[in-house]
Amino acid sequence: MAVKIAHLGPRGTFSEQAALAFQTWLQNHGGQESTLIAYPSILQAIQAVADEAVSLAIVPVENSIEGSVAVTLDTLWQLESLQIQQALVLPIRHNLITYASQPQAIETIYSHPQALGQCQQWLTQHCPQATLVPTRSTTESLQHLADHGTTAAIASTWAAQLYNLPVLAHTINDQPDNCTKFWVLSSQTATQGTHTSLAFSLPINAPGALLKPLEILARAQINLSRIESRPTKRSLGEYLFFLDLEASLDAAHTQDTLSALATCTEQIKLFGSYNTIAVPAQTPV
Ligand SMILES: O=C(O)C(=O)Cc1ccccc1
Repeated sequence: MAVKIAHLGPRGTFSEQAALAFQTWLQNHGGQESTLIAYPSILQAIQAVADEAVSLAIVPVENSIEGSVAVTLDTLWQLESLQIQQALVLPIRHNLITYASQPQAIETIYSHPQALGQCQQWLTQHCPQATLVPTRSTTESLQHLADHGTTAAIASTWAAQLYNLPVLAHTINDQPDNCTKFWVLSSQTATQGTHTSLAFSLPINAPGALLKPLEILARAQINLSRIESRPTKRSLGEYLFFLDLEASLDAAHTQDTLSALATCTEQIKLFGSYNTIAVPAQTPV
């Protein structure tokens, strides 16, 4: 039976590109068939897995220029039940899609906040007059394009092709090696892989409170590939810490280290162990 995979829509998003790459991977590793289902927001795509409307969701988690995707981290913490089955790293190329004949004629530019952030230097240089308007996805922004040429959107060349829209400027991202990491989430336990993600809150707000968990990881010789703080949302100045460890949950040494971590954290949530697939830069067919 085909598994259902949720992603941010409408069709043509970078999330759908990641989902298509994962669909091919599933087919090639065990012959699993899958169908992709587009949701209007990242939150709704994640919620669909928690509600068992789909088996998997593919969501962006971190970009090499803009950093973390807050809604993904926050929702993972709130929902408790979801696990990371796989990570995918996708090269991201942004394009200015518009009927305008020159960037100076554009009054309003729509896109996902990550895309606007990843192109801010280019936009400041070429469209300083334009108002930037955030949308829920890069392809939602295409619905705002007016054919008189005072509006523009930022999305992939694939999205421009899908909707038959003109690209005025190609590869406008400020860094050529712009990449986004996506996580494949499901409610199945994930215990094996090169990386393990977790988050914790601290029992007290006092000097050294964060040092203790970090010291445990350092003594265990477990390398961190990421540490990120997010507000607990309980009160100003209180944080959750999201960590990616270079360790697998199925190793006894990792389990021992996590038991030690539990003694100096308030709440700790494990999001699973997973491997990473590097998706080549190419337009899906
Ligand atoms: O809006 C999209 O296309 C997404 O999939 C979210 C996103 C936006 C910008 C870079 C990477 C992912």
